[in-house]
Amino acid sequence: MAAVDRLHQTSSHLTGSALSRSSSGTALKLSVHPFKVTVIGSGNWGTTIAKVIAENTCLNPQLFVKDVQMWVFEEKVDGKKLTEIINTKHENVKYLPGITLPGNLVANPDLIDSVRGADIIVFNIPHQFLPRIVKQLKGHVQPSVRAISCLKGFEVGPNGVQLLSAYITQELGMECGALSGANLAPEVAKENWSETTVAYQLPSDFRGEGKDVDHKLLKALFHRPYFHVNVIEDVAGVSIAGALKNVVALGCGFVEGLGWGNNAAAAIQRVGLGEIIKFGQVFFPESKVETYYKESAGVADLITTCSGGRNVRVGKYMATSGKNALDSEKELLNGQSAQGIITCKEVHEWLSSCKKTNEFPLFEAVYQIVYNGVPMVRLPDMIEELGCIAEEK
Ligand SMILES: NC(=O)C1=CN([C@@H]2O[C@H](COP(=O)(O)OP(=O)(O)OC[C@H]3O[C@@H](n4cnc5c(N)ncnc54)[C@H](O)[C@@H]3O)[C@@H](O)[C@H]2O)C=CC1
Ligand SMILES: O=C(CO)COP(=O)(O)O
Repeated sequence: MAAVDRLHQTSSHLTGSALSRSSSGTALKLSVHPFKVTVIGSGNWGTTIAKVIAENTCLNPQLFVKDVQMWVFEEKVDGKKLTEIINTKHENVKYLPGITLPGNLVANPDLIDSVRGADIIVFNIPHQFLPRIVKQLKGHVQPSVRAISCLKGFEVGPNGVQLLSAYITQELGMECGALSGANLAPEVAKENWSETTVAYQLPSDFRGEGKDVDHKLLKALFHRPYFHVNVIEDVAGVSIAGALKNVVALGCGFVEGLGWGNNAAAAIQRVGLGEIIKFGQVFFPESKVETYYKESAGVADLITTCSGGRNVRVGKYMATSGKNALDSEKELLNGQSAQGIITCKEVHEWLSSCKKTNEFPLFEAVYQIVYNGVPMVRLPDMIEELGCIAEEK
């Protein structure tokens, strides 16, 4: 049962709310019933974020139910079920090896069971699997549940280009924010200091402080001494920056793999940042330009991803090995996903449908290299040529 339902049922014996201080130091009004949290996803980032959350639910029993459910796409590792390994060894040996997970993080292979009674659902899977997950969840989650998407990508379909948070809201009725930042999962998992941005807009049916998810509660859920959270309202800006920097990182990987050095990589990031901001302004005018330069989700994520993320590694491997994107992903990532490969296709499909590919020459060049075998050495010329065509129009 969601916290709000329990709240309504028990309101007759409420004596008022008390003030509490969360582990992030924020003063919070107590919820009558603690919020129950489920994480959907258990990959490299999914497991890391579940660890962060489980640490906070353990420290803040007045706010959160201690046990955190983590839905795991079940698979066998050395003949054993991954969920059993996680629940006994407290380690995700496949997707986050070497990191001890909190004992209150419970791996669950049953998606519907994992969200039973959840008040907050954190989505954290490679985004190509989202439509199938959402379809299975339909009818099993109340619209009063609140959600945060940690996914990086878009949904392109009959409704045009959609933020994944908006897609979740549309399909499941639940208000959904986004978490994104300069957060390479292995570093966060090792508890090296980093920053992130959480974006959330209070819905029109907001039930009030202590009874519903708000900015203070989200800070209490995600902030750790090693993981500093800034909460804002610009869901679109945070999501766009997170999705598109993966495309730029592939481009960075190409020039690095070609041996062109730091100047070339910086040039790709400069052009990429411009196209990210333009994409936001053209297609999501509600996004704020300042998010791209002020927040961890903006230029900081671009820099870290282009320095050491999976997408840059895949791009570099493609350049040095001559292999295609999917084979490179498979050989390098042991089942993990480089989301830029799918995102550049989604972006191309969307830009083609509105005849704007020339206006985003880097995004288009990355797509042409990944999907149509255009030689990587043509990258600088393509950026210039396409840009000129767009200017002449
Ligand atoms: N890894 C990182 O450093 C970061 C990743 N992200 C984003 O977080 C999202 C999740 O990424 P990761 O957790 O790293 O995933 P991942 O790239 O490690 O992917 C592996 C996950 O996909 C699952 N999977 C495989 N086949 C599936 C299927 N048919 N249905 C459902 N799940 C399936 C696996 O069980 C595993 O949990 C992505 O959008 C990514 O861009 C964001 C910040 C950091
Ligand atoms: O999103 C990320 C860092 O914030 C991770 O990027 P990669 O998927 O390229 O590793």
